Amino acid sequence: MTAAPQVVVLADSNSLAAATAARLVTAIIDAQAATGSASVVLTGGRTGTAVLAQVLAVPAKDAVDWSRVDFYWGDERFLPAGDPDRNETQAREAFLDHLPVDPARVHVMEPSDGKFGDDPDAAAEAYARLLVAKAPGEETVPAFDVCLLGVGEEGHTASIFPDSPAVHETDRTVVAVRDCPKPPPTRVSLTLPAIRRSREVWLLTGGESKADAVGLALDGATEVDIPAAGARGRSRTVWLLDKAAAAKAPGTHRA
Ligand SMILES: O=C1O[C@H](COP(=O)(O)O)[C@@H](O)[C@H](O)[C@H]1O
Repeated sequence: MTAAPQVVVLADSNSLAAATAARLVTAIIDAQAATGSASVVLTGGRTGTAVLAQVLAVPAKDAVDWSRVDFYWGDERFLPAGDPDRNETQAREAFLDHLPVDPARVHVMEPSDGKFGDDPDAAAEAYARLLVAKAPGEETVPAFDVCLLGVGEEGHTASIFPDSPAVHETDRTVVAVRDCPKPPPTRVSLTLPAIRRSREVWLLTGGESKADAVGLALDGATEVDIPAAGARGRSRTVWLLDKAAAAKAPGTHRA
């Protein structure tokens, strides 16, 4: 069972990043109060990275015990370690390097020059094994407190592109993705069944170029056509948008 989407619209990209960062800090504080720790799936992309950078400006960030947050990634561009286009590199520069996180709780997807070499399938399988190790009981994926996701112009989320093998995956939790229409062509991604294990899924996007995909996703498009439409959390699914991205979304309200 997953939650139907809610939509929150902010005035512009700066407000979107600031408001989402504040929500994220609150969600982490709430999770730590309830269970002692928190888990967050990070996203790459312009909006996602802007949100992470804004976390540093949230006063309540000092109420978080950053050493008790597990960080995962929804997808990764399969590039050498430290490449500026890796989602990991961008997240580290935007916020992880500036917070007292526990390095052992920063769970990166392997780079293309990592221990599996240039083999994205091996990197995907390793990440799937990591998720099993972190999941409770017989589960294969942790119940992430918050899964942050971006949305592409054509409706991709994580690195799940329309009508690609990844969007048809029903069994595996992490897959290698090849021949992506958006560079770089090779990536590693959580699948939709893995994303749907999250307690909360937050889809973040801004700008006019995303309005068609957002409108279609919220108006009943299939996940095969618009993969972001299939990204839902068990307790909450929230689309956090700026006005431009929300222009074609049905039933929106201002934050
Ligand atoms: O390539 C990717 O793009 C999406 C969206 O990025 P944006 O710059 O259009 O916001 C992102 O969600 C994904 O993690 C990333 O690998």
